[in-house]
Amino acid sequence: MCGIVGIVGNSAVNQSLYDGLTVLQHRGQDAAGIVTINDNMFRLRKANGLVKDVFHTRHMHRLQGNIGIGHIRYPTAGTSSSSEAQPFYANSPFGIALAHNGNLTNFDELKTWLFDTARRHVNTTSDSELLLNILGHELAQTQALKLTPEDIFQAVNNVHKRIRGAYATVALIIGHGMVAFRDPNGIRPLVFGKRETEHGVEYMVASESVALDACDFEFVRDVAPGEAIYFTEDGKMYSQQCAEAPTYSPCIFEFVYFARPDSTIDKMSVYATRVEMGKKLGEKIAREWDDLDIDVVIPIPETSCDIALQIAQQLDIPYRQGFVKNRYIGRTFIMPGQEMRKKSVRQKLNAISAEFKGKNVLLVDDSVVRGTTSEQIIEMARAAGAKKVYFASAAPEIRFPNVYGIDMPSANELIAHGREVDDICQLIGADELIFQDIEDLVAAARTFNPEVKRFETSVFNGKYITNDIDQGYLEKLDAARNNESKEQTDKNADSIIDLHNEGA
Ligand SMILES: O=P(O)(O)OC[C@H]1O[C@H](OP(=O)(O)OP(=O)(O)O)[C@H](O)[C@@H]1O
Ligand SMILES: NC(=O)CC[C@H](N)C(=O)O
Ligand SMILES: [Mg+2]
Repeated sequence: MCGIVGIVGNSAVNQSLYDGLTVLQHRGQDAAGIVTINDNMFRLRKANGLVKDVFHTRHMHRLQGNIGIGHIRYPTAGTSSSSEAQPFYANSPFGIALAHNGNLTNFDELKTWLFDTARRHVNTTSDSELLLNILGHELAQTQALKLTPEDIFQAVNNVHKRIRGAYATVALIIGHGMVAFRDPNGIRPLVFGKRETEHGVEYMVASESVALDACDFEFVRDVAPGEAIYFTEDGKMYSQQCAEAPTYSPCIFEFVYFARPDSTIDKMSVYATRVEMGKKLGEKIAREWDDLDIDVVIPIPETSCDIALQIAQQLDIPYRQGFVKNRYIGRTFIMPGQEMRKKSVRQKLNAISAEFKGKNVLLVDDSVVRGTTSEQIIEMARAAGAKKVYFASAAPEIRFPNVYGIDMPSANELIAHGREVDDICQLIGADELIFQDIEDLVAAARTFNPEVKRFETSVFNGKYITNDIDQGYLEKLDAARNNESKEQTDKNADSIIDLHNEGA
């Protein structure tokens, strides 16, 4: 998952973009970047690392201008090289910079078409650079020297026709302004807000509403699936539906894990959804495990805390924070390699023995993906003296790869792939294991917005809503991005000719 922000303001936007990216850091820890426009010139800083490490004072000084976009990256295509950090830049037409959250599924076809037919070259293996060039190609179709809002909406309409997959996107066009759009299924989130200043209104778009809060922008609404919003440099706003058959199908995993609890996505509060997930899982535990003697409910920090508290209340059993989280270690699931993820669990979490000694504990996590966390945490609970260790996952079994912006490319790396609950229970070393039902997970989110009829749930049921994913595609993806090949590609990534030099 990545995070994107964009601001059209009346004064310097660099600090607000930085602040917005900082509160979206949970969506990607690999790279960060900001582009602003000053005197019709792009100003860029991007590099691998966390927001706080990428932008030093000298870079902030460089990022002059009242309009800009930013990105934090969690790679799902290409390599982790700094040359694939975003935003990306293309010089034609006008000069465009683009930031993207999501993943395109017709990458190969697009790359061939772009070079052979549109005569545009991309210099990296990033799908986002393809998206930028396709937007550029479509914007170039009108020969006008100044693009009208209609020209921009027509270009986005054509982009929707060419590309498939998930994309929440924000782009700057020199001499014009900022355009933001969301794929026709609305898989990835995108919101916009405004703030009144003495010099007029300012606009901000962001992956999550928390970024608006942090920058003092008032939430206006979600960008609709398929919709494009165009903000001119001088503060006018235009919006239009640019897709032929848009349908709301937001990614359910945003609610399970990715998004911050204080965000609201498509009118559904992430926090309230997690509490509801806890309620439903608590009911299932009460139904199916009425003979189990649980002494205490313990969350696996951090994402599962709200869920576990609700389960404890539901079961009328004490809730205890038996694991202490090291606040200086980031999220482990979105780390780039399995070795690093494995090591980080121990560095990140430590047990308080008193909460485990001689007790039957129920450990709660939001999800079990590769099993990296659950396996080690159960071992830690036993080492701390637990009598029995029961384990509950607030998401169902994750059995299928993700192709829409979550880096789970390989079915074989998923602990639940091809396995039933008993086998998984044995593998992670629990005494008993229970998963949320998919119907309950969907119902938990829909409680807060029944208008959303469908969610993107492919990791649980293998149904890919863009209808373009077959076994052949998944096999190719697996071969290209499983742990081993990713390590290899990343090792070679430094030798990529970097046109966008990281600089100092
Ligand atoms: O089965 P796995 O492959 O281990 O993945 C699942 C775990 O990873 C995530 O935690 P993470 O440490 O990334 O972040 P958090 O602190 O927000 O819970 C998630 O919350 C689970 O705990
Ligand atoms: N997680 C994401 O949204 C990734 C965006 C893009 N596919 C990349 O790899 O850079
Ligand atoms: Mg976790």
